Amino acid sequence: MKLYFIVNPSAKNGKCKKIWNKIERMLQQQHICYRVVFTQKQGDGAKLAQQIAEQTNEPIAFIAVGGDGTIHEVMNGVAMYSHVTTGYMPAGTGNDFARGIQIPIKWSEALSYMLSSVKDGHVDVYDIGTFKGAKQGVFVNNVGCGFDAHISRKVNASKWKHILNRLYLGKFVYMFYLLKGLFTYEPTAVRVTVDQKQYTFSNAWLVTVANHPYYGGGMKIAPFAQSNDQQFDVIVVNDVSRLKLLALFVTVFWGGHIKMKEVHTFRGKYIHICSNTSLPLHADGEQIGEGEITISVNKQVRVFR
Ligand SMILES: Nc1ncnc2c1ncn2[C@@H]1O[C@H](COP(=O)(O)OP(=O)(O)OP(=O)(O)O)[C@@H](O)[C@H]1O
Repeated sequence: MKLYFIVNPSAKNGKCKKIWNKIERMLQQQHICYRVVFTQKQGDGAKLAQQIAEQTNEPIAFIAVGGDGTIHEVMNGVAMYSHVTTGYMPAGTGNDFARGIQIPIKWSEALSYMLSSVKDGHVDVYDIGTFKGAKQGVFVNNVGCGFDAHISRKVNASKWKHILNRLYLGKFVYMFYLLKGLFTYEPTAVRVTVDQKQYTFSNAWLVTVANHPYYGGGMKIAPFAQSNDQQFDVIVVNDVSRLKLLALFVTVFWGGHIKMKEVHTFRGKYIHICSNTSLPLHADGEQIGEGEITISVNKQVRVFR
């Protein structure tokens, strides 16, 4: 099986390039035969992976090296090809996909794990979802509407982000917009349809559709979600005071928020979310525009585990 690494050198504020150099040394020491391609800008992960997959019908292994945005892109490039199996080396900021497929978060441990999975052909099936809205594609972790998408949009548009990222202080930009959003974001009425049942929320802060428990770098937003049950968990935070929302952002680290009366959970295969206002949206932390969105369980893909 041909082994390709698709590396996003900019992930983890540029540290991924250094991690890759170490990975490469280990691959060479172990005489592993591989090819590597580097992404140069947003969108390259999908394009490069698809171009390589289209060149052959022979089995190929792609290992995405980077963060959740990188595996999101690679999966968008190759999810439709049955001769492709995908793996992941966590070298980004959040790395929730690694938690989702239960592989080590530390890159050196993840490398040994991935290499033995590729060698032994240890493959599992994994649900992925399709989203259709202002943009369309597939996601591996979650799709979010509302407050969280608003914060990540603000962070990405911030001129401070690149400066502070270079100083390894990127988290402060996120904290700043999170706190600002807690006091300024206006919750909105949303209608959520889960497998033909309709629910209305008058003051929704966020709606998250999750394929596995983890979100935002280890928060357990959907503690009971399973990535191979052909269903998604839907979490709605509605009618919560700003102070309690702050508490929610603490309890979510161990999944305790689920007990709050303001947190509503559902499970289903087909989810439609709409609002009278333009809800900001993200898929796996990548901006996918705003407005209404339809999400469905797409199919199962093969991943190295
Ligand atoms: N060479 C590049 N230069 C700048 N951006 C890139 C490059 N290659 C890919 N990208 C974009 O970088 C973004 C962030 O990548 P990724 O999500 O993998 O890292 P991260 O944000 O550090 O990690 P995480 O999403 O796990 O928090 C993605 O939107 C991706 O499209």
